[in-house]
Amino acid sequence: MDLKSSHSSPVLADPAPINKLRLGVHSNLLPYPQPGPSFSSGKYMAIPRRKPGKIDDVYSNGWLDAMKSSSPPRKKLIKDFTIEVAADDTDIAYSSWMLKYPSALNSFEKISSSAKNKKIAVFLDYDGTLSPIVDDPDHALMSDDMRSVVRNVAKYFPTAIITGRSRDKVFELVGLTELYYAGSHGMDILGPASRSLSNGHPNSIESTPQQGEEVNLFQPAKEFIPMIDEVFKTLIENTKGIKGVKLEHHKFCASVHYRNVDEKVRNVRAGLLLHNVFMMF
Ligand SMILES: O=P(O)(O)OC[C@H]1O[C@H](O[C@H]2O[C@H](CO)[C@@H](O)[C@H](O)[C@H]2O)[C@H](O)[C@@H](O)[C@@H]1O
Repeated sequence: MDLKSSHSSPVLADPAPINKLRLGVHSNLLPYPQPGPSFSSGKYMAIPRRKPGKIDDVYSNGWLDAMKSSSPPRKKLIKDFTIEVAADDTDIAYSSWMLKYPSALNSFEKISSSAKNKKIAVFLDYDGTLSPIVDDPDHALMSDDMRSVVRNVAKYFPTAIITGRSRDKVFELVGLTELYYAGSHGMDILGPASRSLSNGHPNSIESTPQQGEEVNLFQPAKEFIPMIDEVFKTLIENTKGIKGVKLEHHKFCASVHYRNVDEKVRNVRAGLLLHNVFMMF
C-alpha cells in the first residue's frame, strides 16, 4: 500500500496542550454557553415507566448471552496464591472465541487490496484493543509502544478512538492531540474546528475566532443527559449490595461492570438488573 504522510487528514489543528477546558468535563465543556435546545430535567420524568421484567425475560431475550459473548474469556486466577488455573480451558475457550471473531491481521492482504485507491480512516476501540483488559477499568493503561504506533498511524490516516468510555477519560488514557475522540459510544465527539462533524446539528459546537477555541464538539444526545443521570442513580440503588460491581458514569451512557462479581450471583442478577433498568426508562 502506498502511504503518504502528507494526507489532508482532519487532525486537531490546535497544538496547545489539551486541558480540561479543551476536552470538556461534564457541564464545564467550554467557556461559553452551549447552543441548542435546553431541556428541563422534569421533561423525561413524565415518560411512563414500564414494569420491571422477570428473570425469564432476561434469558429469553438473549441479553445475558449477548453480554457474555461480547467479552472474551478471561484467565481465572486464584487470587490468594496468584496461580493461574484452568489454563487449558481458557485457551480452548479463547480459540473458539477467535473462530467466531477472527483477527483482521489474518486477512491483512485482502483488506489492504480492497482499500486500494480509497480514502482510509482508522477507527480504534480502546479497551481490549489499545489496552489490555484488566479487572479494574482505571488500570487499563496503554503502553508507550502502542501510543507511538497510534501516533504514527495518525500521520497517515485520519484516526479516531471510538469507545464506550467517557471522552475525557479516554483522552486522559491516550493523550494524543492528533486524534478524534468519540466517547460514550459516539455520543460525544471531539474533532478539529476545521471540519464539521455535524452538518449544523443544533447540538454541535464549532468554535469561531472570537471564541478562540479550536475545537469542534458534537454531542447529539445532549438532551438525554438528565435521563442518563437518573439511570445512573437507579443503577447505584439497584446494585447496592452486589459485591464486586463497579459503575461508571460516562455522561452520555453508563457502564455496569460485573467482571468481578461472583459468577453465580452475576448469572442471576446482572441480566435482571439491566433488564429492569432498561424497562424503567
Ligand atoms: O468501547 P470500549 O472502549 O471497548 O469500551 C467498553 C467498556 O470498556 C471498559 O470496560 C472494559 O475494559 C475494562 C478494563 O480492561 C474491563 O475491566 C471491563 O470488564 C471491560 O468491559 C470501560 O471501563 C467501560 O466503561 C466501557 O463500557
